[in-house]
Amino acid sequence: MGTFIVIEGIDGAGKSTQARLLAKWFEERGYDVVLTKEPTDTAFGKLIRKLVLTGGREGIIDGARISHEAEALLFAADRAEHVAKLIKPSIEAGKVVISDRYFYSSLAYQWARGLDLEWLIDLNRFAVRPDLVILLDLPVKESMKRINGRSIKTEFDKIAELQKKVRENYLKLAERFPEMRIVNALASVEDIHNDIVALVEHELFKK
Ligand SMILES: Nc1ncnc2c1ncn2[C@@H]1O[C@H](COP(=O)(O)OP(=O)(O)OP(=O)(O)O)[C@@H](O)[C@H]1O
Ligand SMILES: Cc1cn([C@H]2C[C@H](O)[C@@H](COP(=O)(O)O)O2)c(=O)[nH]c1=O
Repeated sequence: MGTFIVIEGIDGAGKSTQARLLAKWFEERGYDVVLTKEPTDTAFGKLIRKLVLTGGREGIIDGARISHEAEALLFAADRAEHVAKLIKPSIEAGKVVISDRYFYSSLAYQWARGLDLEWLIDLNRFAVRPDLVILLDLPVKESMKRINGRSIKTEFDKIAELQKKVRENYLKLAERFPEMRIVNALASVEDIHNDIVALVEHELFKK
């Protein structure tokens, strides 16, 4: 069996930067690595980007924004395909799977949107549990600075208040899910990478 690692955190916390570095670290040690993300690049992921993440007219159906419940279901549908077609088969083939976001994003963000946490956990019960979840924790002010220069912003990027709630939610989730480990994302890219490697070696290889 392979290994499944997830990187989580608020928008701009440095997830994709660290996911790439961790994938390289494993590859240099001879592992077969699958680097993936959610929302995915499949038809479901594209639908989410069109209906949920643009914040524009395409997110309006019959005159109203799609409901938060419908958003949660779209993220879950995308994840179901992701798990069935890529994550499970790759773990079974002995690979190291690194995912930039997973169901913890649904718990943190859709909970922040006012949905019931237990309903969200039930909805995502099909999702195979990772061996390790790295939560990159960063104050919202800093994350906003990091993503400010982007030309295309998600609706979520613009709302610091929501991001604050999402950050609090992640920290609460870390108390509930034992596979989650908090890493200070305010440090340099290199220091964060070293902290993640230390966690991987300690938690997964028991070094
Ligand atoms: N430790 C760091 N210190 C300063 N800047 C960083 C650090 N890590 C990443 N960045 C920069 O911050 C920006 C966001 O990083 P990145 O895309 O990795 O975050 P992300 O969490 O994947 O974002 P999103 O959730 O919005 O996709 C990038 O410009 C990146 O170069
Ligand atoms: C998987 C997932 C994601 N989201 C939100 C979180 C982010 O604001 C965007 C994705 O943007 P990224 O730059 O590609 O990371 O989607 C969510 O609300 N729920 C989820 O399950």
